[in-house]
Amino acid sequence: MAGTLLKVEGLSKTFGGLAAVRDLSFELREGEIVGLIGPNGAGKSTAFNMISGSLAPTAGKIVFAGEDITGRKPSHVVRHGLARTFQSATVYPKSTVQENIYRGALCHFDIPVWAQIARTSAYRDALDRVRHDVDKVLEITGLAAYRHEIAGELAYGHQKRIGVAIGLATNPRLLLLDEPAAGLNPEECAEFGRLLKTLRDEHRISLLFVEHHMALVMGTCEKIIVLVQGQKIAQGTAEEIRNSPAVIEAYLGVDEDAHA
Ligand SMILES: Nc1ncnc2c1ncn2[C@@H]1O[C@H](COP(=O)(O)OP(=O)(O)OP(=O)(O)O)[C@@H](O)[C@H]1O
Repeated sequence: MAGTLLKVEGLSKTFGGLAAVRDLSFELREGEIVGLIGPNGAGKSTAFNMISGSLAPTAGKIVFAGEDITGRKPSHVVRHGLARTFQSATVYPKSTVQENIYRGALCHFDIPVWAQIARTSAYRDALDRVRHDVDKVLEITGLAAYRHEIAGELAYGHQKRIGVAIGLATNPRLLLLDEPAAGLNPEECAEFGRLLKTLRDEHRISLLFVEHHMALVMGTCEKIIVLVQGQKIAQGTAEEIRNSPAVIEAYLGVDEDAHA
């Protein structure tokens, strides 16, 4: 059985008096696709931001590939193989797809301008890592034919793939996706689900995503974690989550129709 890639233990975040995430613990095994769901304000983005390093936890621990990455910056965790995508479709809408992938992926490494000008070894390492993978990433995401097109002029579904391509170009073992299906039509959403499975099945990338689109979550994830008011109320397979009285009461009965 595959080993644990990500371990989250007792993770909490409070903003003033508000507990946005309370004592969240879960594991993601190598090769797993895990979905984090919950109603608006449940704490999904807060948890996601703590895991990807953009928000320091109030308490708890995050261990990735055996290393304690709690409170480490995104530019640190990305070097260890944990990358994230953003909700917005493209980073540079007026640039080509290929340029978006280069520049977007380099941003993850957070290399100051002076270091880029001086071409420090950190910059050259990041550049090599990104360059090495751009062709492969374009192929995987179905963007090879569009590499020289202007990103902002592509169909929305293709624009969303650029975000995934940017994350992939950092060469991750685990990719965190922030609402990848937001704004996609049902056909684009089904294609997106196939892309996620390909990433895992053929490219051995583990995935953790926050998503409101129930069909995508239920059809793609082996493990689903349900947050309500900052707390994990359930964890299990799609079947287990669908049949969980706590989930039905707290979440699905309210929101499923709105997002399915
Ligand atoms: N920077 C912040 N300062 C203060 N409160 C915050 C901050 N970020 C989030 N919160 C609060 O924490 C709670 C959890 O918010 P969060 O964005 O994590 O939920 P979510 O599950 O991602 O919601 P949505 O599905 O609407 O994106 C909410 O009550 C929110 O108002």
